[in-house]
Amino acid sequence: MNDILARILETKRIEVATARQMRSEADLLREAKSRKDLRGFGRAIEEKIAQGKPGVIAEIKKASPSKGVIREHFVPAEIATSYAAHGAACLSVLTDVQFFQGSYDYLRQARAACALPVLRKDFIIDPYQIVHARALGADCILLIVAALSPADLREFEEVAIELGMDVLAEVHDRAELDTALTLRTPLLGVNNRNLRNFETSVHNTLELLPAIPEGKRVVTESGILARADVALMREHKVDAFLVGEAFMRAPEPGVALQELFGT
Ligand SMILES: O=P(O)(O)OC[C@@H](O)[C@@H](O)c1c[nH]c2ccccc12
Repeated sequence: MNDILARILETKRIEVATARQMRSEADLLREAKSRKDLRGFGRAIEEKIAQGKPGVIAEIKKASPSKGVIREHFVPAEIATSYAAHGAACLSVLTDVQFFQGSYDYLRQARAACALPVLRKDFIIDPYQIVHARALGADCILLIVAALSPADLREFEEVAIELGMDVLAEVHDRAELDTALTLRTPLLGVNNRNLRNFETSVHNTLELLPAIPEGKRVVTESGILARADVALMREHKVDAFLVGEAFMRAPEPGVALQELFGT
């Protein structure tokens, strides 16, 4: 496996090993548990949808491996405030440094700037990162099904639930979907981008839709760029969205959100 996902996962193993030497998981766990500021992530999405509005997870992302630097003027607190003022349900903040030019500080700054729940967007391969996510203030973690064994997925989900966090399980194809459906979380992200070759099509969500049972909240992720994409999804009762690039390229990200969703 010499694809990008495999390379990212390798760097994550080194990152976690180094972090563990700097600070023990037990120590981090004390800090995580002492925080009493959880914001319901799934709940915020449901509230929007109950009002007939889309549940938009607005992403704060400076760069990506497929696009390079997406946004030069990058002030996470400003972006968070703009998203919050224009109807976002939640935030997603990239914390991966090497491939997305993210940072832990960006998550802290974005969360402190508004009242929205925050997803730590990273490649989770070890429970240490989940505890760290809560210590940083994250309200939800992403579990990428392609990156983990079924046993690890279940174990990691328990770690998150134990900390009071929500879990967004991300799939790209039918086999991953079947694995994700064994998890407890109602939040099911369908990534329209193939993390192995970056090909992106919103039709990926529509293809998997018939195999997703009632009771799961489908979040369509990646490649939502135009109002036609949003309309197509809503026609098929997909009401939750994770959008990054379309907002990050705009001068005022919240205004772009409002324009894309007509909220
Ligand atoms: O910028 P876009 O095309 O709107 O995509 C956002 C989000 O879906 C994407 O950043 C993403 C989805 N899954 C991921 C996993 C890791 C890193 C990034 C991602």
